[in-house]
Amino acid sequence: MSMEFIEYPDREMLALFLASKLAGQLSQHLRVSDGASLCVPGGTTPAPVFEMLSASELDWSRVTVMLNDERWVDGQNPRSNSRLLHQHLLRDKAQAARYLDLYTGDATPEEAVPALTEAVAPHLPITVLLLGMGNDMHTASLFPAASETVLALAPDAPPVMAIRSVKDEPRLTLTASALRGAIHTHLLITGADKREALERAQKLDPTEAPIREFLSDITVHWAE
Ligand SMILES: O=C1O[C@H](COP(=O)(O)O)[C@@H](O)[C@H](O)[C@H]1O
Repeated sequence: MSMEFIEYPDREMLALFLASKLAGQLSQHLRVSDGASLCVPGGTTPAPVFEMLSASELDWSRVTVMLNDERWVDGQNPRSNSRLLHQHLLRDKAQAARYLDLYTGDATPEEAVPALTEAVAPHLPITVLLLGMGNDMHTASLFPAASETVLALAPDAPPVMAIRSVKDEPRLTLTASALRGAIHTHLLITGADKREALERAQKLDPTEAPIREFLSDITVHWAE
């Protein structure tokens, strides 16, 4: 397992360095390919990285941006990951990117799965994958000990799945089969609790600690 762990003096330095790393990897890929895909988390952590990244000079018109996962709420809802992206990433220079919205407006995430399976497929393997992680060691919408997680971790899982076994709203997630093959993979975490959770995850099975599934060939970016 090759996991690089980078500790930053503060969150601002982290955002600066990580945004420049992600932009560099996208640009490098665009030198040899017509397009690139960038897959990012929602939640409370990534906004500062998104803001830095949105100002990066690169040919955003050839980049497709998508989320790791989405909560099944409309784009105006404060819980929407898409809303976070529109506010902090899909602006400035990154406004030119193509956005593949996982929230289709269907009444349920299950109804959206066939169309999203087709829409996501041309963007695999993901060029640059940024993952987040909750204190409970979930990543994307793959939650510990959830009934769907075993299915979503299977090598032959479809690339997207509806998730029901969470306390809040239903969700739509990219599965391990889509996330695992990324060309470049990064994990963004902040705070002592998440660092400790990551250490715990390394000793557990991915069904108990879903982030564990992605801890090979990954760069972890951490600041207090
Ligand atoms: O629910 C979610 O949580 C994780 C972690 O979020 P954070 O608030 O602890 O940063 C996030 O990676 C995922 O995309 C999101 O849907």
